[in-house]
Amino acid sequence: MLVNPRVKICGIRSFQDAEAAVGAGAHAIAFNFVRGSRRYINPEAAREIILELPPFVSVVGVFADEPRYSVEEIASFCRLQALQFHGEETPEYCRRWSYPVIKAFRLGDDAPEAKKGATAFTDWEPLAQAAHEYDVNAFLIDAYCPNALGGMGRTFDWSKIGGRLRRPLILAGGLNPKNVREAIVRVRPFGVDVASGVETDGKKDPAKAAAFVEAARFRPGDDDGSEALL
Ligand SMILES: O=C(O)c1ccccc1N[C@@H]1O[C@H](COP(=O)(O)O)[C@@H](O)[C@H]1O
Repeated sequence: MLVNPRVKICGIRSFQDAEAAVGAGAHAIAFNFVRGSRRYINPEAAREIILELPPFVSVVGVFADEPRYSVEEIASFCRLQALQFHGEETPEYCRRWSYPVIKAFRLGDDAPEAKKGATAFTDWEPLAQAAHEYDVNAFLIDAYCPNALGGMGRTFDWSKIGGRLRRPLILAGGLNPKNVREAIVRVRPFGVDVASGVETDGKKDPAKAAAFVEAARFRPGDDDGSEALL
């Protein structure tokens, strides 16, 4: 049965961004602590925004190959409620956290040949095999980008997704108000995640965010009986 996919809006960098995402009805918002990435926010600025948030909005921190002690410090300081690991974090690294963990994998025709420990793949089967080693709370499947770990507004071929993983699937990569509905009906993810597709001039656009959340809502008649990748 198709249920309302959860919506996460990623790359919050100001109070205005947070207002746009929360006002649109996003279930979760994410702060990007990936050093050198274009949506990076320092923990002090993130904490100021987070302390002003209303209840009932999950707060996620995005990291990539960050030392464990640093993630612990930032998560506690910013009162994060879930962690998203977007680098080449190992199954061992992703264990024993006091927070729900989302592990990101990336799919793309131009992904490099997968070596041991890879988290970017050209095809579904090797990705699914790698993901099977991770005891996490959800998997985020994003588009592979050769020059960035994510956040580039690039889609991937959703038909590459070949079935369920051991944990719920969150779809990301180039989603926007115009394509998210098709993505949801075709992939049936547990959740969808967006950064670029709800921005104008690098800032979260309230109208685009609202349109995205609305487009992601389940509608009568959507349910063709196929199983969601919960
Ligand atoms: O958003 C970023 O700048 C970013 C940088 C490094 C790692 C992950 C990042 N964001 C994640 O990428 C997806 C897809 O972004 P987009 O919608 O294609 O712009 C986003 O949902 C974040 O989880």
